[in-house]
Amino acid sequence: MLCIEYNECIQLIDIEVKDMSNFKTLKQFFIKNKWSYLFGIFFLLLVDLLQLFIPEVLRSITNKLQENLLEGSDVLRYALYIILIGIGIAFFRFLWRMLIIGASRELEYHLRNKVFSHLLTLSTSYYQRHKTGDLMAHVTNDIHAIRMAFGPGIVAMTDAIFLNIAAIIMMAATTDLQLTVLALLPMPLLILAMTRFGKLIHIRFRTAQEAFANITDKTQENLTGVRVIKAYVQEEAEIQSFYKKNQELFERNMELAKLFGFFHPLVHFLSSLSFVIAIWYGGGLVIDGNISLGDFVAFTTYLGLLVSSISAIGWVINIMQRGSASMERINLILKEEAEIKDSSFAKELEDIKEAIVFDSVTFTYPTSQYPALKNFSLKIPKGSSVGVIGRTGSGKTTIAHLLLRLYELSEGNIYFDDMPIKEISLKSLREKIGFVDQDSFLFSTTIAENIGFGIDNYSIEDIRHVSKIAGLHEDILDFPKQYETLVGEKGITLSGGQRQRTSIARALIKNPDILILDDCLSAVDTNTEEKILEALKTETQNRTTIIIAHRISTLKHCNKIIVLDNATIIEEGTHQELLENKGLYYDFYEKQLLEEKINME
Ligand SMILES: Nc1ncnc2c1ncn2[C@@H]1O[C@H](COP(=O)(O)OP(=O)(O)OP(=O)(O)O)[C@@H](O)[C@H]1O
Repeated sequence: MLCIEYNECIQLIDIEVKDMSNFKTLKQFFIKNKWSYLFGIFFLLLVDLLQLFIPEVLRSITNKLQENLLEGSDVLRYALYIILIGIGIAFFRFLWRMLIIGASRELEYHLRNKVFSHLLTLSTSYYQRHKTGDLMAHVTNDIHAIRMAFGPGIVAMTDAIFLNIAAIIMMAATTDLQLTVLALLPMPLLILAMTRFGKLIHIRFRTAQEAFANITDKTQENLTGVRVIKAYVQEEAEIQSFYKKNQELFERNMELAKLFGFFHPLVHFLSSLSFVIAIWYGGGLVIDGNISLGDFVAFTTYLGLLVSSISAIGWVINIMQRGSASMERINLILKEEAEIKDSSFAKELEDIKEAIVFDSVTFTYPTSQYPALKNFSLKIPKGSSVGVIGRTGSGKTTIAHLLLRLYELSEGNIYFDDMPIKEISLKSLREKIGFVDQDSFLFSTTIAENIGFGIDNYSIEDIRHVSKIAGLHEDILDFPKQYETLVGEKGITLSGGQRQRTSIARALIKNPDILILDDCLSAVDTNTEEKILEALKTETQNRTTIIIAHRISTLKHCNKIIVLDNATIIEEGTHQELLENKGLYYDFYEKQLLEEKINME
């Protein structure tokens, strides 16, 4: 235990016991990889043992030199010893690197898979509470820190423990006990300096990391929102704000550099005190003939090994603490349970025979104070189409979110025939629904892969078929590599309307029983919209369809239209009935007619 005062010792025990418990999550991994670590440590110890032979060879050579007994054959023999030791060290070092560093790489691989797959099981609300930048940092920096702890950290720790003990024993046993005790006198000071500085370095490293996370967040946000920044001529303001954050990072890094600048020379100074004592007292012993010159040379070589392995202790403590702090953060993610998951009695959703029913649903988003839907009841008969219209923020998209069970219901229920939504397995529920959301998010891959996303087997004919229905095929023919054109980053950037139509094609290829189109024709002109709706008609004939829109032209052919206002249904009926009603729907209609007229003129 590297501590000086009793209280400090107790504190350290506490920290270490608590810190170690963070690694419980990795128990299975260590059980599986125990032989890699055990054999790795065994070969590492062999390397350390071989290192201990070098001072002995030096002792022998020096003694023989002093006594004038060294012959040509001896020189060759010693050279051979050194070469053999060197080969042994290289060979065993290769083995432990393959085993320990290899196992730590496997740990990194295993953890990355575990964290990523766990993140994807978490509910939507989790992502509302956590920033993407932070999560990215966990998946990269924290996993890296854990790998460092169980790769180079384990190696340095084994070295530090073994070499320290072995070097002290060899110094005392083969040279002189008193000289050993005297040479070790500055060591407590060295350890004290390292533990104190270690903590400071840890704190400053953390603040530098936080400043780095801030700057990463800022960069990510700015690059994603670059269009908004340009449109609002905020380049200069954003650059200034970036400079500020960068200055902060620079200052934190400089503080760290200053600390290191002080720490390293201090360690060297304190360790050189040991050499001063060794030279002063050991030199005296040689002059007095109490020890040989070879003993003196071997002693100082052991001391060199000891000092370097003691200096590594600070690094080991630091790297283990960092690994533990990172493990704690990763554990927090892994402990996070999906709020929405299958109940123990969840059943597969069969084909719907009668209807989907919203029964008095009142729903408030977890981070909101006001309900997004209030006492909402709606029956959607199988194969029918329902249009949803209303002012922005009236609750339209929420209907889709609840049907997909992206959020949990608190009041009321949704039934698929007579099955409450919570009794349906999530997989079968979501597989039956084709959802085209407002964002029309596309992955940076080919158009074909974007359309076929989520489908195991699809042919290019299937892709073409759904693209034609979505009114996208003609556009794609103009692209350089047609369906193989890359979308986003390094490929072509699609227009808003093209993105929307790609999302429609993606939903259609699933051949879902229920199709939800959420404001996904807003970016296409009314002529294209008409063509798409016409093509969709045959597709939606036997499908339960929900069309959410702001434009009356998008949903006027639906079997039933509901008008939402302030989270409740205020009108419902067919297009004709609603027009006769002369309510909000009629107002929308009048306004849109007027807009069309103005546009025509
Ligand atoms: N994830 C969320 N967390 C908290 N509140 C939300 C969330 N999503 C929506 N809301 C709120 O719930 C209400 C209904 O939102 P919803 O998206 O259903 O409206 P909408 O009618 O689809 O609007 P728009 O026409 O603008 O798409 C709004 O007041 C909105 O601010």
